[in-house]
Formats: sequence, structure tokens, C-alpha cells
Amino acid sequence: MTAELIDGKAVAARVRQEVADGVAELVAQDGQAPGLATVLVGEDPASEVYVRNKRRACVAAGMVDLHRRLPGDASQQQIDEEIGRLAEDPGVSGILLQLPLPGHLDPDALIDRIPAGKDVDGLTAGNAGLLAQGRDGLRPCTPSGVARLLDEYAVPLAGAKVVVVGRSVLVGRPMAQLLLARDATVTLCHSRTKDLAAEAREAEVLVVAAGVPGLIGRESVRPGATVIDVGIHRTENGLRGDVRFAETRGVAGLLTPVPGGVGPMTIAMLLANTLQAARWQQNRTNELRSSQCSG
Ligand SMILES: NC(=O)C1=CN([C@@H]2O[C@H](COP(=O)(O)OP(=O)(O)OC[C@H]3O[C@@H](n4cnc5c(N)ncnc54)[C@H](OP(=O)(O)O)[C@@H]3O)[C@@H](O)[C@H]2O)C=CC1
Ligand SMILES: Nc1nc(=O)c2c([nH]1)NC[C@@H]1CN(c3ccc(C(=O)N[C@@H](CCC(=O)O)C(=O)O)cc3)C=[N+]21
Ligand SMILES: [Mg+2]
Repeated sequence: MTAELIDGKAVAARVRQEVADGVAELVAQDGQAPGLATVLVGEDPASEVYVRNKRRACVAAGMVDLHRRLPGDASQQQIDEEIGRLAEDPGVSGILLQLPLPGHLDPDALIDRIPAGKDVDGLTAGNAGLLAQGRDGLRPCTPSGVARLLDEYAVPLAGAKVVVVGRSVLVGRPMAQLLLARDATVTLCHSRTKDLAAEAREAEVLVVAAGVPGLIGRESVRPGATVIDVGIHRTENGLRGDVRFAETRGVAGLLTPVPGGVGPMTIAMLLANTLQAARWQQNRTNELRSSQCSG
């Protein structure tokens, strides 16, 4: 068997076009484009690259790029105040605080200063709680990108055995919650899991987000399974994932490559979240206006 590859680049391009169309529609309705505020503290080189890519994608979708850069020695209070200003600003639809922050700062406290309706990374306790309760909210970009890929390739989730490897707040946990909301039977594995390969072999859908290069190979994959590799590692031979690609391709039914799989979906879903946030804000403004007119 040779697995069919999931083309994340193509799906991401489609999502970005949908977002661009939605932005144009919003601009036609009320003359204002959604604005994305990226907040970058310090000069971490990887973060510089991610933020640059996010800003480019935002402009390409017709949104307003509102970037805020703070020095690496900025205080908790300075960043707190900056986020507070962005929270109040009606031109700001979405706020993204790029992580990791310099060590002297408390990221959780700063993230929770972002209003849930502008939290386009879906990382506030408020949005995590809404997801855990199965209520509407903004979802973390990488897990919702994975869910979109599974939908595009018509992978059945209701009643399916799904194994997620990794329980981070950024990826694993929200991934498990999203799949649970789609009626999958979800097993969540982590570094203390006793027999990872045995758990993973049960999966009809296996999502790997451990951050360990080559953790998963043929011994861990059920024949015909769908395997989603979230891991990203820069090696001498280019980008690699958490899945040993060549050998897994001989066992799986559907497989994401690295690069070109999950990676491109993360930015596409950030744009989709920003459009969603802008629509909610527009609806709220319109409701407020009409209630003032009639009352
Ligand atoms: N493509 C994309 O867009 C994105 C890619 N990534 C990539 O995905 C990977 C994971 O990211 P992230 O979730 O932030 O990573 P974290 O390091 O925050 O979390 C890793 C998780 O994997 C678990 N884990 C580690 N080693 C093992 C092991 N040997 N067996 C089973 N579980 C293990 C950890 O368990 P424990 O909790 O017990 O420590 C932890 O829950 C990274 O490579 C990252 O670069 C991340 C975000 C977006
Ligand atoms: N708070 C936080 N949010 C993140 O979103 C986050 C993070 N922390 N920590 C690190 C990981 C990693 N990550 C990637 C996003 C896109 C690609 C991506 O676009 N990859 C392309 C290739 C890019 C290239 O060629 O360099 C691809 O896979 O095809 C990769 C990796 C986000 N992360
Ligand atoms: Mg990828």
C-alpha cells in the first residue's frame, strides 16, 4: 500500500481565497477591512519569521496589518497596557501575541488580557473553556487546520478511533477537544504513556504533535490509517516531521507531508479566525446601532 498524500498547500490556498472573498464582502458592507494586530516582543529569529509570514498573509487577504513591536526588555505592565489599547481599539479585529516571550514575562497573564472575541490564536482560558464545553468560540489555528484537512479529504470522524500524540495547550489538547466535538473516540497520549506504539496502532486517525523527530513509524501505524504529522524540525536535509515519512507511507492510507501538510494550514486558519472575529464585531456593532435607533 502507498498512502495518498494530503495536500495542505492546496487546501490552505483555498481557505485563503475564501477568506479574501469574505474580507471583500465585509468591506463592501461597511467599508472597513478586518485588522490583525501581531504583537512581537524581543528578537527571537524564529518568531520574526513567523510574524513576517503572518503579516504578509494578512495583507494578501485584504486585511489591515497592525503590527506592534516591543523591546525584549519590555515590562509585563508595558505589554499589558499595549494589549489593553488593542483590546479597546475598534479597528483591531484580532490580537496575536507571538510566543515564546522573553523569560521574565508571564505569558498566561498576558494572553488572558486579550478579549475572547479578538483572541485569533484561540489560546485564552476563555476560548479554551468554550471549546471544552462545546460552545462557539475562536479555535487554535493548528488544530482547526488539521480538522479542515480531515474534512477536505472526507475522513470519517464520528465514532472513529482517533489517537492524538501530545497534550500541549497549543496543539494536542485543543486537537483532542475538536475531535471529541466531532464525535470521535479520542485517546490522548503523552510522554508518560506506557506503550505508545500499541496505543497508536489502534488509531484509524493518528495525529502526531510531540515535537520529537521521527517518533512515529510503521510499528505505530494501523494499515490504511490516516496519519497527520504536526511536528516541524529543521534538519541538515531540510524540514522533517515527527513521523518517519517513507516507511509510514507504505502502511498508511492517507498521510500529510512535511513541508506542505499541516504547516500552511496554521496561517490560513489564523486568517479565517480574524475574519470570523471581524464578523462578530460587525454584528455586535449593528445590533447596538439598531437597538439605539429603535430605543
Ligand atoms: N505545523 C504547525 O503549524 C505547527 C507545528 N508545531 C510543531 O508541533 C510539535 C509539537 O508542538 P507543541 O505541541 O507546541 O510541543 P510541546 O513541546 O509543547 O508538547 C509536546 C507534547 O508531546 C508530548 N511528548 C513528548 N515526547 C513524547 C514521547 N516520546 N512520546 C509521547 N509524547 C511525547 C509531551 O508530553 P508531556 O506533556 O508529558 O511533556 C507534550 O504533551 C513541534 O514539533 C512544533 O514545532 C507546533 C505548532 C504549529
Ligand atoms: N504560539 C505559537 N504559535 C505557533 O503557531 C507556533 C509556535 N508557537 N511555536 C512553533 C510552531 C511551529 N509553527 C509553524 C507554523 C507554520 C509552519 C509552516 O508554514 N510550514 C511550512 C514550511 C515553511 C518553511 O518552508 O519554512 C510547511 O510545513 O509547509 C511551520 C511551523 C507554528 N508554531
Ligand atoms: Mg507540514
